[in-house]
Parts: sequence; structure tokens; C-alpha cells
Amino acid sequence: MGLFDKIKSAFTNTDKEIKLPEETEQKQLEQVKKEQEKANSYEKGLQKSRRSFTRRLNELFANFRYEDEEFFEELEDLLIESDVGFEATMYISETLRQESKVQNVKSMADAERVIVQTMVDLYGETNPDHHIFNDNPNGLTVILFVGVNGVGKTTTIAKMAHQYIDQGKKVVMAAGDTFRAGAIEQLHVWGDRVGAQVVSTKQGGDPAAVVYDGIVQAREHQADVLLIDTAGRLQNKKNLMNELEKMKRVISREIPDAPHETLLVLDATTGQNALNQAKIFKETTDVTGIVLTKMDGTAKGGIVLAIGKELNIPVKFVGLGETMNDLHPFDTEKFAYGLFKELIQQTA
Ligand SMILES: Nc1nc2c(ncn2[C@@H]2O[C@H](COP(=O)(O)OP(=O)(O)OP(=O)(O)O)[C@@H](O)[C@H]2O)c(=O)[nH]1
Repeated sequence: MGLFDKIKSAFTNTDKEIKLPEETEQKQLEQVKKEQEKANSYEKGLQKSRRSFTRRLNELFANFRYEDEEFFEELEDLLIESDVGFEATMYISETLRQESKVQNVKSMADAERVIVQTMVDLYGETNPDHHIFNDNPNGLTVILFVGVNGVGKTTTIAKMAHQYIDQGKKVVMAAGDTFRAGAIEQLHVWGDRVGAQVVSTKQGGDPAAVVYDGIVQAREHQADVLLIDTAGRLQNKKNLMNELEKMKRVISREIPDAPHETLLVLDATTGQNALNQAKIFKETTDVTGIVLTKMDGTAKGGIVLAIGKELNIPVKFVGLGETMNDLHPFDTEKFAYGLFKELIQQTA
């Protein structure tokens, strides 16, 4: 069953009252409540994109006949402007053309269903590894964060620290961005707020030395997780590569399988720019996953499809707001439902 059918069947079943056995433990009820809250965060966080896409698609169907070439041109424009990316746009448009030819599309409603179904299924197909998170079951998990300045890297580290601490884990953060004025101080402020120890040096110091100190401190305090901030200078690719490689060498010398994850943080509101950054980082270092921040701040929510089709790096987390609880592991079903809720309901 494709993702679309899965979501649709889940949606059409929501009217049925879920009867939990009377002896359901408080813990289970809390778990159900937490899941519901998570689903709501997706719906709330993706509201801007959902409203914009639904409105524009409805306008398209009101103004054009789906059999006309003009319709396809308008559809492609709409998708490109929603940051879906060239490859995914062409794939969606081509799928509709094919389906029209084999006569599976007889009405506007059919055409709308094909578009939404193709997009939803693409979310599932292009990002199959999103749920894989390599933590270290036998000790310290080391996560390296890379990305240019201002994308929300420090805030993402703080959010992740907060969530680990919430689970009862001990977290150390290493201020490996020794380049940007204020970056070290910013991480200290977050460390105090969330209750994580921060290891740092002075501005201009050697980031690899900070990483080493971070590992020493994490071991000394028997921490579960070490989160490492890095500087994100793209102007000089060679320097960036050398700096990241040196940090990674220090880490893997101390802990052979580490870093367990190298997460690239991208700002969803920057569209094509974010994609270009990702291409450079991909050439520079071994990125294991993407954190897409500020999804709540964009009306062009298609960027996950562009990343999936063009980069082949799984999106593992999404930022859906500014509070500490607004960072979520990427969930294809909740994400696609959050984006297409009304359109899926229309086809139900
Ligand atoms: N709305 C919204 N804002 C976010 C999200 N993630 C981060 N931000 C905001 O983005 C701004 C920039 O975040 P920072 O964490 O300071 O940026 P940064 O990438 O650490 O900057 P550098 O340290 O220079 O790399 C802050 O105002 C954050 O609150 C998100 O998911 N949604």
C-alpha cells in the first residue's frame, strides 16, 4: 500500500471512536496523548504551506482544464514555486500526463487525486531512511552539526539537548564554532537554559581541541550524548573540509564508530539556496542526515521532495516552531498529512 492509501485509510478511520481497554495504563494513555500532540504539531507547523498549496491548486482547477497544455505549464510553475524542485516537478507532471493517456483521469477530481497521491507517495519513496538514527547503544553517542550561519544550528542543538535531557539522558555540548563572534556565548546561554554542560575555548581557538575536550568531559561525567557545534563557512571549501575532517579524525580516534551522525542543518525558508548549500556540504563531508528548520515559516513546503529527488540524503528532523519542543523526528505520514490534509479529505 502506498503512503497515500495508508494515510487515507487512517484518516477515514478517525471517526471511529478508539476504545481502549479499561485497564489501559496511565502510561499508555500518556503515550497516545503525546502522539496526538505530535500530529497536531505537524498540522500547525505546516499550516502556511498547506493553506498556500491548497488554495493555489484549487485556483488552478477553477481556471484551467486539466486536458490543456496550459494546465500542465501552470501546474509545473506552481510546483517549482512551492520549492518542489525541477526533478520532482517533472515527475509529478509526467505522471499526470501518463495517467491521462491511460484514461485513469476522467474528471477534475481524478486529476487532483493523481497529483496529491503522486506527491504523497513521493514523500514515502524519496526519503526511505529518515527513521534510521545511529545512536551508540554501548556508550557515548556523538552528533556533529554542520551548516552555514543563521540556519538555526545552535537552536537545533539546544532543542535536541532539551529533548534528550527530558528523556533522562546526560548531555554535553561542544562549542566547535570558534570562528563566529558570539557563537560560544550563545551555546553557553542555551546550556544554562536546558541544563547541559558546555565545553568551549576562546574565539579563534582550535575547534578540534574543543571536540577532544568535549569527549574527555563527556566521559568524565558519564554523559550519554555529545552534541558538537561547528562553524559553517562556505566561502573557502578547502578550509571547511580540512576543519571538519580534523574534527572527525579526533572523534574517531577516541570513539571508533563516531561521529554516529553528521547532521546538516538547512533553513527551509531559503529554498534553492538550501539545496545548493547541501550540495557543497555533501562534497565536503559525509553527511548522514538533514535537519530542516523553520518549516513553519515557509509557505513553500515542497523542499523535502527536492531534497529527496536531488540529494539522496534523508531528512531526519524538522523544525516546526521556535519552542524547545518544536523539533521533531521526520515522520513521512504526519508530514504528508500536515501538508495535504484538506486535499486528502477532498479525495476521501
Ligand atoms: N520559526 C522557527 N524559527 C526557528 C526554527 N529553528 C530556529 N529558528 C530561529 O532561527 C533563528 C536563528 O537560529 P540560530 O540557532 O541562532 O542560528 P544558527 O544557525 O545557530 O546560527 P549560527 O550559530 O550562526 O550557525 C533563531 O531566531 C531561532 O529561534 C524553527 O524551526 N522555526
